[in-house]
Amino acid sequence: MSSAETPTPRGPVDSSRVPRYAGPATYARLPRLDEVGGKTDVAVVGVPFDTGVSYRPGARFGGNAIREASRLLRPYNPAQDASPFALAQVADAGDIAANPFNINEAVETIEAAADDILGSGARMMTLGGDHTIALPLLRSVAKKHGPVALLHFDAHLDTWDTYFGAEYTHGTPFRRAVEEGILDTEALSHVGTRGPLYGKQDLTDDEKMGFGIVTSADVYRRGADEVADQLRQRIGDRPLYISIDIDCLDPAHAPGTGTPEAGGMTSRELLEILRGLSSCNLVSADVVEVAPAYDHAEITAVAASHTAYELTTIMSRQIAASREATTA
Ligand SMILES: N=C(N)NCCCC(=O)O
Ligand SMILES: [Zn+2]
Ligand SMILES: [Zn+2]
Repeated sequence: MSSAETPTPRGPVDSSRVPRYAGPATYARLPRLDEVGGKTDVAVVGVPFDTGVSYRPGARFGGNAIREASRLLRPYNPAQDASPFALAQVADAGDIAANPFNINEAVETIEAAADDILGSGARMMTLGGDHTIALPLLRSVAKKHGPVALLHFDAHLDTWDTYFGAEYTHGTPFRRAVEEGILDTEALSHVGTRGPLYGKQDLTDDEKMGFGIVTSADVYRRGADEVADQLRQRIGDRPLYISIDIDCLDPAHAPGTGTPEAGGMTSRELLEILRGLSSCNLVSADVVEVAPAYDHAEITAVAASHTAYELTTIMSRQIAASREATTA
């Protein structure tokens, strides 16, 4: 598309004219999808689903908590020197209505909805929901791009086999994804891993699937820049999916989550690692496991809203750069 045909993106509500706390919350006060003619470059999508959790429920309310906490985001991101909502159209596409009483049906619904969104040419910035939802999202992404590189920020491996005989849970999405061949096993990384496991075999199994691990202690010892450099080298120019379980952060930085583990990353470390990945080919991403009932003063929801902001900034920069490359 030539630049003459590219419409100017419609940005957030102007907070110097309409107080930021007024009106219903969309992500970052961006327009709804229907307000931009049903077409967008990046679709922010909620998935209010938490039937897959093994401990505290409540992540079904995460997406809306992140939207509420995102009212204070501003349009220019100095850390990536970009105005993400001016470089590309970013819009709030509302929620996917997933059946809370039938996990298998919910997984199908989420995949079909993602097919529609990705089929329209948009990249997805999904707000969970529990981590179960990463599987149908990855299935849909792989239909479009083939097996993708995965960067998984989490206290947990989420490569366990089954819980109570159930295949689709928040502790199992990435084992299913590897089994289904939808991940590029040359470029799989967990970041922020820590805490007790069921046995050493968990790590052996995970390694066999192809995952490399950067623990939260590694991040602390080596620092965000070095970790980002190493991840960037592993990912190269492969299509990349980033899945961020907010429990990758220490409970001090993210108390509002279902399976908290001590000794996690700071929100500063997470944001800095993401900024270090700004040149990666990020095709879609999710931020999951925000459970507002356990949150205090929106600590977790604010961290999640800023996390999604860095991710949408990476996507918008790339959309703008590839547009420029095709019109040059
Ligand atoms: N994906 C998250 N947040 N947690 C997985 C924990 C699974 C377990 O209870 O062993
Ligand atoms: Zn987790
Ligand atoms: Zn997880």
